[in-house]
Amino acid sequence: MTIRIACLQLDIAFGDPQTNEQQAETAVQSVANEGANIVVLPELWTTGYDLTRLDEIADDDAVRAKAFASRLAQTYGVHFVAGSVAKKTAAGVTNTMIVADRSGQIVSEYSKLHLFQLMDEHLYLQPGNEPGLFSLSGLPCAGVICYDIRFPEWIRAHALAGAEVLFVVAEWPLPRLHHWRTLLMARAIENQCYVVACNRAGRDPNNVFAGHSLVIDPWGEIIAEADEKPGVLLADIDPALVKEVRARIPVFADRRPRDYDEAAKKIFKTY
Ligand SMILES: NC(=O)CCC(=O)C(=O)O
Repeated sequence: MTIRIACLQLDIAFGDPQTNEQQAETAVQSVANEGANIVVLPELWTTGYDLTRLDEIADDDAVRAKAFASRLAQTYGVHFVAGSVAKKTAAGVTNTMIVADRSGQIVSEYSKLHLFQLMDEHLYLQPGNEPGLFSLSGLPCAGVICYDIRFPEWIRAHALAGAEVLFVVAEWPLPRLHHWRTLLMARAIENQCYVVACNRAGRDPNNVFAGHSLVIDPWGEIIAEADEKPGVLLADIDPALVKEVRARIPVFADRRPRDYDEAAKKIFKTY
């Protein structure tokens, strides 16, 4: 059975949650009409990287984002990987991904673990410390945020826990488009999972963004790729392919974690 994915590659209005909510709702409605089963938004899609104004525009406990995700999921009958938002908590602001299933229930709130210093995240945000696992109609999924894809051990941990589809929400700048495409393909190949990556388009005062949202199958083949402009990327995925690829090259069964540990001990002894 195939599942239709829609990545909403929006050009985000800087520091303007209301405008962003309006354009997101219009886009969700339109892809629902095209038969989308799972809809994905980019990273920090309500505020963009307007980090100096987070006091004013971050979402208290992500209440507003969760209500939005839940309402749209129910109204349009889609599972909704509703990107990430700046979430205000007692311990500071986090960059948090919200996922609602099509009944409107919030099934995941993952806060970005690796903060990206090149875009000043470490000055304004707090890292999360929980995994990004969730399930949509029985399909085991994981969600991570942008810079997280540079940390293969973090993605591997989610694959080892059973994730078959990895959702990546991002604001990835154009100068590193080559890294974006290569890292996403590597994560799909090494973990033998689907990778669904939704980037933003457009520019903000500091960056031009790459777009190029991607859907990659567990064999590492790109099955759909957007260009740099704002738009919607639609792709049909077949979860049965994950089991097929994992059976053909049994990477998970062939892992040697005890040997890795022993070798690591030896290395630390030497140096
Ligand atoms: N928003 C981000 O985490 C950007 C990460 C990035 O650009 C990178 O090169 O890594």
